[in-house]
Amino acid sequence: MSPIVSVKNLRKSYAGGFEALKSVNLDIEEGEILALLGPNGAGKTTLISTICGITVPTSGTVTVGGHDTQTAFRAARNLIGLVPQEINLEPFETVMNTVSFSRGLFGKKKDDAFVEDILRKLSLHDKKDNKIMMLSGGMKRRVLIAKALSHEPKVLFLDEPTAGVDVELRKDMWDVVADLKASGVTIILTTHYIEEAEAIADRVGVINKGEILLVQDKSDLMRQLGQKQLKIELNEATSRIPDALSAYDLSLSDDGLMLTYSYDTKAERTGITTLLNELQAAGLQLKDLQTAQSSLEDIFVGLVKEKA
Ligand SMILES: Nc1ncnc2c1ncn2[C@@H]1O[C@H](COP(=O)(O)OP(=O)(O)OP(=O)(O)O)[C@@H](O)[C@H]1O
Repeated sequence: MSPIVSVKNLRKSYAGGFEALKSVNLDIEEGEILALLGPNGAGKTTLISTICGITVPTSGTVTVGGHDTQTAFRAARNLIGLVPQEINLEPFETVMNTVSFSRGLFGKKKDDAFVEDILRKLSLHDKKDNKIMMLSGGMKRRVLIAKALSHEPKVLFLDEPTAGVDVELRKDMWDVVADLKASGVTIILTTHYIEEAEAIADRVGVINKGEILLVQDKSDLMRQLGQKQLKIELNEATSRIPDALSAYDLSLSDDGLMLTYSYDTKAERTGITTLLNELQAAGLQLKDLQTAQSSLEDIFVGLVKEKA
């Protein structure tokens, strides 16, 4: 199946020459949730608004549903819902009118039943006749999502949907995103909350300084998370790992003083006890032991530092 969004060699330099995107390539499959993780200024918003055809790329192409966002902007844009980072709503308008008006902007026929259904899904239905100014910050964010869904898009972009919202509301928002996925919408969200990517994404992309550093299935990343390392400091340096220990996932430091054993924390047996016995049998004496766990945060920080 061809990807619903395809980004090829996308570059964006702003006036003044700042390169916000450096040859980005990215394919997004229909029905997935992709989380783009990156620090402030990484280029997340620039990438989203360029994919949506709102920011003009310096070079490269983007297609959405096979339509080029530059040469077939309307056809591509009709397939896209965009939830911006900033709340930009008309305070004196009602919720219902706000969402219906957005639908109209895309040339869709008025359909109150459809709009009410969206409001119901977002737990906003009882607020439909309220003015925007009467809503809490979290409700306003939901109205932004309702607006973005009003013209029945296939792909929904959420730019930092939970920035500045409390933990409870963040979890509510994750449920909303899961429901949208279940209804068949493809979702791309940006975030700098690692736990958000962990909680809801199918794939995680890491972006920094305008470059995508990694795009990987979250389950693969979580498997890496399940890996722990046991650092075994030796009393005396050894030149090689003894053959008797070849069955273990071991590595030896350059100075021969540190063995690192990687094991799966979720496995029934970690193999630590037998390894320690066999180390002794092989004549290696231990000075100290310590364990370390890699987390998505470590992977992220490591990647971002590597490229700094
Ligand atoms: N209109 C603009 N003109 C010049 N530079 C810009 C413009 N918009 C963004 N930038 C710069 O491009 C870089 C990427 O910005 P962008 O908003 O895409 O980052 P981001 O990853 O979304 O950040 P945040 O997490 O803070 O929202 C930043 O260095 C920013 O200052």
